[in-house]
Amino acid sequence: MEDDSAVSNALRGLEQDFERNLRLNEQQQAGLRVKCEFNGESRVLNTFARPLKLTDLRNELQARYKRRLDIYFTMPNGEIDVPVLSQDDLDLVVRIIDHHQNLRSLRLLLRVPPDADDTTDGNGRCSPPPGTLPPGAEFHDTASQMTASTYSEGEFIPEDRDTDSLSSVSESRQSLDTFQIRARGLGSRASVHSDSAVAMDDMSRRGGPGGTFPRRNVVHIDDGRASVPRTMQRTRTPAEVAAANRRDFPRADSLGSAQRSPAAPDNWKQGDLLGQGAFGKVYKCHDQDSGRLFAMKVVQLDANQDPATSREVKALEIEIQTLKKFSHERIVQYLGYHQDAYRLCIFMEYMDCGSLRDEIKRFGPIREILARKYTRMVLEGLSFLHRNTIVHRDIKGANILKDSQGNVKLSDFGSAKHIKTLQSAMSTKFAGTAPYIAPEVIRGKKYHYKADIWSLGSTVVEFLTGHPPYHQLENAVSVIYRIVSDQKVDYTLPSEVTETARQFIDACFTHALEQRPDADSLLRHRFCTEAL
Ligand SMILES: Nc1ncnc2c1ncn2[C@@H]1O[C@H](COP(=O)(O)OP(=O)(O)OP(=O)(O)O)[C@@H](O)[C@H]1O
Repeated sequence: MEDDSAVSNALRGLEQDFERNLRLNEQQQAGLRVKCEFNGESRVLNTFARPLKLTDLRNELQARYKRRLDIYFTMPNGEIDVPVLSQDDLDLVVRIIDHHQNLRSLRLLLRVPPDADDTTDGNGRCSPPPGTLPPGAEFHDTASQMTASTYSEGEFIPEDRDTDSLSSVSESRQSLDTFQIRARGLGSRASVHSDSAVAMDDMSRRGGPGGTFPRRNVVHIDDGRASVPRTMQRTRTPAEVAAANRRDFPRADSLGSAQRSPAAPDNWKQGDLLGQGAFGKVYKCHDQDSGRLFAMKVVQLDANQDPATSREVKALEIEIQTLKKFSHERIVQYLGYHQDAYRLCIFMEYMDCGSLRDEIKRFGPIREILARKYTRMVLEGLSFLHRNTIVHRDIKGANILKDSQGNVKLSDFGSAKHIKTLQSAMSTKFAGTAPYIAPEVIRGKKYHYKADIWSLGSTVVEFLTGHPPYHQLENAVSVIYRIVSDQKVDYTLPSEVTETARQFIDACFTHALEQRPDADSLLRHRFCTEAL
């Protein structure tokens, strides 16, 4: 009986291979359709004969766009953004497309090269070089400005800390239950809303708890976008500002208690540079009213924003407003934001020991006993985010921060995609994220919360060996090609690492989404429960 089913499975496998090869042959004879996106405009180029030659592609682009352009491979989900620099890179991305069941064209993003002798930003407008600030735009005391005017776009939006409508989401079951599930949102770019829908869908099928931010804090306008309600943008009186200033930030360990939403500081001074990521610099800051330290991520903006960029900035602001209501001891607390014409400053809880990536760079790979402890804390954070329908999207050592008590917390959740879109000219830095990306995301699927679990597997390899899998490959195209085509992720652990660790990592690297474990079940894995 068992033999029969093994034979019929094998036959089915052969049939599928045959069909796949047939389809591949047909595709290959049909030539290759290329779609290009430049400055938000999509065009379909001629169908190219195979094998596609990079010189032919470049010539065609030059003829169409009349300028030299850099070429990036992308997918319909907008998550992949990999420079195509050589014929080898192009061959690999064509192979990725050919092995994809539903894709008929190769999608390319085109960008003006950073070294181009061209002072326009690609939209035909002049833009200041990255990091340029207008005269007099240094960081400053903001209190006087805040109370002086009504708020328009680009001004500081003070938090109404006295209103209950901003009470935060904590682990309190009661508070979660008061929130309503809402899948409609900001459109394709809004990760909490749209990705939440994916995660939520799955959660609700599994009957798990879930919820999202209070409906009353997000107003839908006719075109389906959302905006912060006017009531949150009103000017506060000096007495209200003073009352708010007397209040301390919520404690990170106040898990489980009903909390008010944390707030951005009103008066601050910028301190040292803490670090620089792909999409902005992070500074230490001092709250001049409470004396507390916090971190501030600065995202440079183009002063002459086109409507799409303005929408993206707005979506990011709304996302921060939303995310700051989520409090948990394993996530870095968002506090709020400040925006002016040239930059968006995102305020966060300060983690005084930096990231685990920094720790690994300084002290080398992490011993398994400690890696288990860190992994458990990361999973607690992920479990909280996923229960609240937030997909992190960028789990890696650089986004796990540590304080001097040894607590680690997840940072950069939810906002990463908006920031990346806003800073797309710097997207060659995608390379830093490529080794952590789940195969289904490379194949063009929407971010599902289980993609975070795959990335966790790469992060545990990073803990134990000092690097994620495939870090030795020379470019991001090769990395993503290997992730989608390898049956089994290629990594080698130090000999002293246990079999339990290997099993845990392999569980994270399960290809089938339904079989890939979630954060709660991984918390029950022996890697997390057993002491070494
Ligand atoms: N809340 C924080 N507290 C203390 N240090 C921080 C905080 N956030 C970021 N940092 C420091 O700033 C560095 C840069 O952070 P950022 O989030 O911009 O980039 P990244 O996560 O390192 O890389 P990428 O942009 O590719 O995700 C971090 O590596 C860390 O050292």
